[in-house]
Amino acid sequence: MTQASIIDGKAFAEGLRGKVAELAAKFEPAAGRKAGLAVVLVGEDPASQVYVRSKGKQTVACGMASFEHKLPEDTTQDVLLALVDQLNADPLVDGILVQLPLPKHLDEQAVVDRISPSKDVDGLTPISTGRLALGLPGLVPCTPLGSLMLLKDRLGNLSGLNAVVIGRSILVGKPMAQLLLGENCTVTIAHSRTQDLPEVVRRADIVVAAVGRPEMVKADWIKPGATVIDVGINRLPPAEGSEKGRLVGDVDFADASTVAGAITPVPGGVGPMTIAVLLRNTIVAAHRNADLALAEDAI
Ligand SMILES: NC(=O)C1=CN([C@@H]2O[C@H](COP(=O)(O)OP(=O)(O)OC[C@H]3O[C@@H](n4cnc5c(N)ncnc54)[C@H](OP(=O)(O)O)[C@@H]3O)[C@@H](O)[C@H]2O)C=CC1
Ligand SMILES: Nc1nc(=O)c2c([nH]1)NC[C@@H]1CN(c3ccc(C(=O)N[C@@H](CCC(=O)O)C(=O)O)cc3)C=[N+]21
Repeated sequence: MTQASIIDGKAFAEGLRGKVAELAAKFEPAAGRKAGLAVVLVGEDPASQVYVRSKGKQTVACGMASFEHKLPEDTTQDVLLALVDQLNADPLVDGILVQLPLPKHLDEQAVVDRISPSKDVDGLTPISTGRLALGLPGLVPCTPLGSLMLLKDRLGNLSGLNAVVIGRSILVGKPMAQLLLGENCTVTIAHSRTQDLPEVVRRADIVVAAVGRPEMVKADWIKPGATVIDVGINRLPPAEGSEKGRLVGDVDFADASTVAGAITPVPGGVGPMTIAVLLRNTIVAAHRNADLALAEDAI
């Protein structure tokens, strides 16, 4: 039985953060200030709190300023919009990320729409989404861009390959499909209404799983030698006697590894790439906001 090679997202992300740090070090004297990232977290969701903390640490480690705004669960729409307005107007803030999902009483799209497109480091505003669809340069959502970087590093030219993206969210599935189309893949987007999903996935040279269902994708769904990108982050219920459950992806890793050519692990795959690309997008936005040139291929 062959064994897939493991795509080391953690190592790739470290390299990317190194490049961001170099650019940030040159940005500071040129702009007379650090590049800055603001993260807004509403509510007390423990997983999000951990995620926000690690983002803050890595932002500072890359030589950028980190601004964290933690608001209570019962924050009103008006208070949240006022904070976004304040961050839009703040010259020290180059990137704004509002952690999703928001508590149910808040209108997520209206909050995202309020973010200035020049600070949209999550790539979720209608302007960013539209530019991606049109093939124009702009800020691209972090998880799909990070996944594409891993794919290109592994496969080189993606032209003509069959790609199946499972999931069609604004955050992951849709922009992922756009990026793959931009690389001339033949793209299929699968979702909860897709008929015979295993059969659809078996046609794929590239599988991107972004579903949110622990270990759903099995070995017999995978074409032998295919490249598998597992975006899912799912926490299993804790085993007897332990406090925290194991973190698993949307792909049954042990099973799929026996068929795939290459596969990303969870943890240590796409997750670290998401944060590294967020920092990358922030330094790119900072250069634009400060009217400083940055070569297209600089990062
Ligand atoms: N690694 C990282 O950095 C990140 C990881 N994630 C993780 O990725 C996963 C997906 O996130 P996100 O896109 O935000 O999730 P959403 O819940 O927004 O979207 C899930 C998508 O999966 C589809 N789906 C659900 N069940 C099935 C099924 N049984 N068969 C086929 N398709 C199905 C849904 O279809 P429909 O549209 O029909 O409902 C939907 O399009 C989650 O585990 C999340 O935690 C998310 C962001 C970043
Ligand atoms: N506006 C917005 N943008 C996002 O990009 C966004 C979001 N909201 N909401 C939540 C999801 C989830 N997400 C993760 C990013 C990194 C890891 C990550 O670094 N994971 C590590 C492990 C983390 C651990 O051990 O807990 C890994 O996979 O190796 C996980 C999850 C970004 N998201």
